[in-house]
Amino acid sequence: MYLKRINILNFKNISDKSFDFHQRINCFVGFNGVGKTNILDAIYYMAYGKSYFNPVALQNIKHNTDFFVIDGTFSLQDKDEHIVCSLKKGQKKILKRNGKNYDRFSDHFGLIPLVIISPSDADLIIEGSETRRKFIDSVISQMDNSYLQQLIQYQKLISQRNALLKNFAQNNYFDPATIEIYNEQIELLAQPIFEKRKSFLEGFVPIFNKYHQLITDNHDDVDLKYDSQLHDKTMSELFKEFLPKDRAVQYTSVGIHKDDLLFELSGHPIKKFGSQGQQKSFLIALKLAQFDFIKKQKGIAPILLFDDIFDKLDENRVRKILELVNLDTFGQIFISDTHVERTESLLNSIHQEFEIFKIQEDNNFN
Ligand SMILES: Nc1ncnc2c1ncn2[C@@H]1O[C@H](COP(=O)(O)OP(=O)(O)OP(=O)(O)O)[C@@H](O)[C@H]1O
Repeated sequence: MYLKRINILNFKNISDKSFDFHQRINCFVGFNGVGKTNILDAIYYMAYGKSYFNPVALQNIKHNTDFFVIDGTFSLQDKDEHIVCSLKKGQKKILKRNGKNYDRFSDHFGLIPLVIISPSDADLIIEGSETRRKFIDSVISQMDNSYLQQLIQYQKLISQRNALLKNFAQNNYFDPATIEIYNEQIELLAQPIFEKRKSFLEGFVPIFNKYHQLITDNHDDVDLKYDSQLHDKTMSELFKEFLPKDRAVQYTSVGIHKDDLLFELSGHPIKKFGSQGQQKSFLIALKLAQFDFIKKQKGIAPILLFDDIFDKLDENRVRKILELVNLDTFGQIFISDTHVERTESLLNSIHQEFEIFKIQEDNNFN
């Protein structure tokens, strides 16, 4: 699968630009702030129906305009897939496949497998557990649509249970039978979600380790662990044990919405003890494992977006990554960098065909 061409209209700082892409490696090169990442984000938008960088959809419309359109043609199993994403101020976002509107964006999930590697992935290390849960949930959802539906349903029930706990506290009243109705429904969803996360990570961690060892030449000793209260107790046991706490804090303090991933370097949190380059290598291995996993599940190499690939990594690690993505297992790749000579010389060294698009400050593209 690959992206043949794209037209971007009024998306962030891009007024109206079109590109015809190479099937393998495409590089956007230019000074800081010219819009290289925005082009990658437009590509991401077509796969996920949203921006990777700015969740406020309206803020992705170019300043002083009132709509954006991203229009792309992919080649998927030798068939053209025409995807259009658009947003007009005051209207609902539109996502179309071959001229037909999606009612539910989640139905589009997984059609265009895509993995992005960007400096903002650092949030996975820096931010709270929700960011890490979102990461594994998005990978699992890409290959299992029922998982996404289970998660949505689970979240809905947790919100309702929380509202009930609040209501009880405000009215100085408690009805165990009503809480139990919610508990039973949540228990039915929590266990399969936990099992899916667990079995996903059992398969995922060895792939992560493989990529990490390749990038770092086995230099850093890292670990990735699944932290969940459900490892030791059932949801029903947890509900019983934590009911007094839940009533006191007026929300549900146990469940798979508290799960986390632990990222470790030599047995310690990488957030506190990893250098910037070690953290970046960890994140790249994580994303390459995501790539590998999706590819195995779908039998299609996802598109790979590499934003600011060279930032914070030494030349050895960059070369290792490029050698890796040069393998036949990888498909179409988009790279952004600020130095044209550096990009050219590294890509020449791996003897792969590539196309360079020079992005200029005034938004004229060569
Ligand atoms: N809605 C918007 N309207 C207009 N410009 C926007 C909008 N959203 C973001 N921008 C601008 O896009 C520019 C950032 O572009 P981008 O992040 O793609 O740069 P880049 O070429 O990747 O830079 P770097 O090399 O620093 O990573 C900024 O100048 C930002 O102000």
